[in-house]
Amino acid sequence: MRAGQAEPGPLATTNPDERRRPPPRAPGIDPDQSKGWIKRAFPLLKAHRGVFMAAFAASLVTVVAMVLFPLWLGTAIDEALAAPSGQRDSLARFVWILVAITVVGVVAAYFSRYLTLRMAYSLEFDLRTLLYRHLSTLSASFFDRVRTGELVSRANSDVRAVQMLLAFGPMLIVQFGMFFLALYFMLTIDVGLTLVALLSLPAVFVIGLTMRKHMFPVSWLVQSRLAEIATIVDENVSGAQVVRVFGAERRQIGVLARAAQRLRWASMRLVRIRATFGPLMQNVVRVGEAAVLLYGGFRVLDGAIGPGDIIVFLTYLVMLQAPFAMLGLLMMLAQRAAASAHRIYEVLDERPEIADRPGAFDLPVCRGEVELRDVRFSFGSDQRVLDGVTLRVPAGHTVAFVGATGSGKTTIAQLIPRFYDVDRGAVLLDGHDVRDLTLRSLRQHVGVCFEEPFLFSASIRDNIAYGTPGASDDDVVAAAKVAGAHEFITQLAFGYTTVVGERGYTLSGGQRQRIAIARTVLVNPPILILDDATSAIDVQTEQRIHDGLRQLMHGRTTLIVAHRLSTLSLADRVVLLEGGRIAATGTHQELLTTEPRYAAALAHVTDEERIRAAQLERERTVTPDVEWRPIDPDHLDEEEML
Ligand SMILES: Nc1ncnc2c1ncn2[C@@H]1O[C@H](COP(=O)(O)OP(=O)(O)OP(=O)(O)O)[C@@H](O)[C@H]1O
Repeated sequence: MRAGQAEPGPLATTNPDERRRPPPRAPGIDPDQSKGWIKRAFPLLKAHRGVFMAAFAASLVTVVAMVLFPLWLGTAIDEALAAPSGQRDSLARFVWILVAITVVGVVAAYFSRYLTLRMAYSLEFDLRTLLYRHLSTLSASFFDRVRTGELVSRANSDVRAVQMLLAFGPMLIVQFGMFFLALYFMLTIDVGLTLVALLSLPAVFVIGLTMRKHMFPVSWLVQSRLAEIATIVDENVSGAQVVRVFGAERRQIGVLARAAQRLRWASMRLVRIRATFGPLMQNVVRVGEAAVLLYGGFRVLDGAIGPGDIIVFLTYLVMLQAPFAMLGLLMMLAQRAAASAHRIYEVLDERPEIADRPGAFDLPVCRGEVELRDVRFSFGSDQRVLDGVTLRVPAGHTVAFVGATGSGKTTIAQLIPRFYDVDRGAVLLDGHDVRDLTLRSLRQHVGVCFEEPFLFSASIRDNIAYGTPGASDDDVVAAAKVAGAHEFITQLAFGYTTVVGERGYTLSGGQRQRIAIARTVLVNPPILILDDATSAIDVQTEQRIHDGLRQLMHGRTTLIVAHRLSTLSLADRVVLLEGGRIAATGTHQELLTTEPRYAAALAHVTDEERIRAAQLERERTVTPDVEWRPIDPDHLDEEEML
């Protein structure tokens, strides 16, 4: 059943194999943490310097076209319209020049925008891919520490914040280029009028900056409240059954309504800020225009400038206020991007605790002998989860672990493929310390099936072939048969091509477990760990799986964590764990007759499991007791809303 190298068969639909994903273009960020965030992003930026230069050139052409247009318009008014009626043919020449400038400007603006945004989105892609790649190298202890929501936020909104600065930043810099060019032409026309025209711009800048300063924290608040609502909705959808079972619908609506009120309050704050500053900014420019008209009018009457020059100044004024109004936004975007980059770098700077050591070697052939030598382990705290565990499982043997909940069974299962490293002692595979082997080689030899298997939103076939993407359809079907899954899969409307919902929740717990077993069976590892992997499967089906597994286990080292007597009977030897220590070992029958703690543990385990499950259900539904009540949006308690 070992996987062949053939291409995926015709059953293949969506393949979760990440090897198909194109690699990021850029090498990564600068590892020197003493550098600023933009400097650290240089290797990423450098990878796009071609597009950047092209975007910059196109933007320069756009700016020149934008500045030249009013200048020629003014000249046209002053020269062509003022000319005697017989000599007005020159107007047509001006019109053609204006058309040419417009065409060049439009084409250049297209390329400027297209290339700038292309660069920004490519950088976003690079950053996101780097982040994802790095996350996939991090150890289990990192994921124990960091909340999933936080990581999703880093991969989404933080990457987006950096991207926005990179998209807007160059555009705004180019707009400032336009400002200096226009300023030069204005000064050559009339210095006094230039000063009058520029008077309103500092006010535009100050108003813009004040507006952004007010908006910045409130828009963060809106974002976080949106995320809060998303979490509540997600929990209500995922835990819909629990809500119904405990009749907590009204309470949940209350929780959601409260969160929605808080979002509405924050959104209205944002609206108020926009409503206050937006019109103010627009009208300051109007005042500037009036001043230009007044002073410019006197200058025309004095004969110092032509009426066309007033048109030039008025057009420049409207054009120039945009970068000033946006400068505040740029500053805020820069602040936000710096904070976001810091959070992204925090993940990228995280070194995997579990990684290949220098000199780590591959173990090409594995017999399957597993040994735990005086193993001590804790999950980062003082509380020892395993304490002095010594155990040797000869190649080809089947050992079952039994013990009360929390006695350390799953922890042993996690130490063998090195999800965590021991604090003292060693875990050995064929006599080699697992820390001396490459992770890739180690994990190729150890297949693990957990109680709560994770399935991808892909077809059943692809889920089974996840560890061996090149497996043939026959191999997939054979693995499904061993796992007792073939029957129910063929009864589904689309059989093996059925796409399972998120995390495989469209299947029952037992069906998911069987697919997970098939997935591991297909990899055909010399060491198989089944951590309560059949707990959700009915006794008859489990019996059939055992028959299949019995054949499969032949000559294979198998470690089973189980509570059911039927599962334990598969084992050559049973290990009884108590508080992270081995309390007794022997065959199932031996322990049953000679070890009272064993019989007690079996009964105890089942009772405790039941109590723990009920406790978990209760914990999940304990939410603040907030009843839904109609709200008066005009009389909200400000302190509560903050
Ligand atoms: N990721 C973790 N971080 C911190 N503590 C953990 C973690 N996983 C398990 N523990 C703790 O380690 C101890 C042993 O857990 P383990 O899952 O190995 O027990 P178990 O015997 O498999 O229990 P069960 O039968 O309930 O699955 C428990 O006290 C548990 O709370």
